[in-house]
Amino acid sequence: MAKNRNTYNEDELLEQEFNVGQLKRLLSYVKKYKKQMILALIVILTSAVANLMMPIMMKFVIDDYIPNKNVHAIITASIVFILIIILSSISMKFRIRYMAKIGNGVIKDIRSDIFNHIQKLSFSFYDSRPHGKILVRIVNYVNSLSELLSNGLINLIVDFFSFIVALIIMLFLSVKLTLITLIFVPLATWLIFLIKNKQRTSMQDVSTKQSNMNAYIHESISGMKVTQSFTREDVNLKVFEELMDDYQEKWMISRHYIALIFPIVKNIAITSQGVMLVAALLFFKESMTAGIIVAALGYSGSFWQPLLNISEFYNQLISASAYLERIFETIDIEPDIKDIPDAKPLGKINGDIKFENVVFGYEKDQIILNNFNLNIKAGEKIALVGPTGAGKTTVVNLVSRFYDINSGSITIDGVDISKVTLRSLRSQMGIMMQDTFIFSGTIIDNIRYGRLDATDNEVIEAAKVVKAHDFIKNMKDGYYTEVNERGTRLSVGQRQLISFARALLMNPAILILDEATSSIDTQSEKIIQEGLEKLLENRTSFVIAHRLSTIKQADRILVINNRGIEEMGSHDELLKKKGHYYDLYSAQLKFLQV
Ligand SMILES: Nc1ncnc2c1ncn2[C@@H]1O[C@H](COP(=O)(O)OP(=O)(O)OP(=O)(O)O)[C@@H](O)[C@H]1O
Repeated sequence: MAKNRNTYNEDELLEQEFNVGQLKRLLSYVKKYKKQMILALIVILTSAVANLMMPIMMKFVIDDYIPNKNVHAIITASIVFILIIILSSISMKFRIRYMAKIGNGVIKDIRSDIFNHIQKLSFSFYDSRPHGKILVRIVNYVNSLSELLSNGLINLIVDFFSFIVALIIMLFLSVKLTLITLIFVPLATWLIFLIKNKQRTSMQDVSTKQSNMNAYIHESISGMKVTQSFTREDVNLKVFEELMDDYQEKWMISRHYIALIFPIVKNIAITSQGVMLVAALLFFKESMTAGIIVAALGYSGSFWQPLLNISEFYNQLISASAYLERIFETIDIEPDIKDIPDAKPLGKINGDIKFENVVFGYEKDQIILNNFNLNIKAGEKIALVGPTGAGKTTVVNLVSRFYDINSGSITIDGVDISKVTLRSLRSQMGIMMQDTFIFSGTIIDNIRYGRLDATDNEVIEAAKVVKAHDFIKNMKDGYYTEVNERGTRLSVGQRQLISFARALLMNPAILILDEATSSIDTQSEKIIQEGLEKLLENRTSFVIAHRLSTIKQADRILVINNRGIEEMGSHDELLKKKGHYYDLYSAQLKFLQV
């Protein structure tokens, strides 16, 4: 059932609390790359240790080698400094390589999980939210994790390590100076935590507004032809600008918080160094040497730097947390329609279909089919007619179990369709939906879409039956002509013929044709009809058509109206009845004669 319907100008609700569980879940993706992670750590830690040796060596140079004019030791120390710098650059290269590998790998894994999952989600998921918002989750939000994964995580470990090592060496150098520095740590930590909650909320707002903006862009691109036909460009631009203003406003707020943390920690670091220097010169003069002061200042630098980096990591984490929330929320959405735990595959079917007291509505409070009963024998050709919005498509959607019914049952060959696997059910149906969809690729790929093992000849045979062969043959590269997404280079009728062939190629026991020939000219339709007659033999079929000439041959015609079947019978029987069908047919006949 559709819930949480959402539009481009409606903010999606976000959870407010920072969730450690999400981070753990993210780490479970990183686990797979343990080996690269360890290698990166070894490389980085080696260079961190080397860098941490520099201030202590400086102490010896200042306090010992220079006063004693030990040139040999000074030169050796200089060479060691140079080697440390070279080692740092080499380690940087490897670190970037390893981290890029891990970061990209994790992003690929998350993205493929999310894509795999959304393919399982039912129609109601797609009915209830703009497609642009789904797109944003797979592309933008996953991308935004990249910085956190490629650098943040490993930096965090190294920074903790550097912090501890710097602290230990400082304690050895001077306990007093170390304590002075440490006094400032709680202050910095308190301020960081104070800002973090506000920052997190602001990041959530940014991602919400970004999602709205993307949804509108996606909708606008899809509807561009209508926009241009109705010259709505100026109005749409205004709407878009308003969405951008909303986004910008939230973005500025979030930047404000992000910009706040770094200077605060930096200022505390500098103040602490100042206080340390003053204290060393005024109060602890006796126990100090120039070397100790220089080394302590050096360490307090590499002591504050990790804290700064950790706060930066925290920033990234907070931003990523808002995105992770959306990503995992999508992965966690339970498909409305799924196999029940002990679902069995549906064996090869004959095609007997029975609707028993079926009640269904897309929304709980809006019933579309009420107490719907229908018994179809295998091989019967059923036509559905009736006013727009009466529920014809709904009936066939239920046979394919694209939606679950509220109550009652639908059985195929006596087996309840809710108890069998979706794959075994849908793979025995050929469905041609009202809005035909052509995928980017070649025409032959499009026809072969549901049966990848079909030979070229089988594809051509299917195309011939639906009379698509002639126009395909005349195209530049025949069956191998490239078509773009949605098939915009094809006429609507041509698109219908291709998706018609696609449905037929499945050689299904049940064939569903929802307005399959509505955009095909009457002459071609007549020709297709002949092929169809043969094809529909021994198959249960549903044909929905507004053009009544198409369905005259049906075994039974159902007039769907007022939440159920209003009339039922063959063409002749219904004409004799002089009811709704008779009126519809007479009206169409009159229209054609005018
Ligand atoms: N995804 C959906 N979510 C909510 N309501 C829907 C959805 N699809 C259809 N409806 C509603 O269900 C009713 C039946 O729709 P359905 O598509 O079955 O009609 P139809 O008889 O096939 O119409 P048409 O001849 O225009 O194709 C309509 O009133 C429509 O508003």
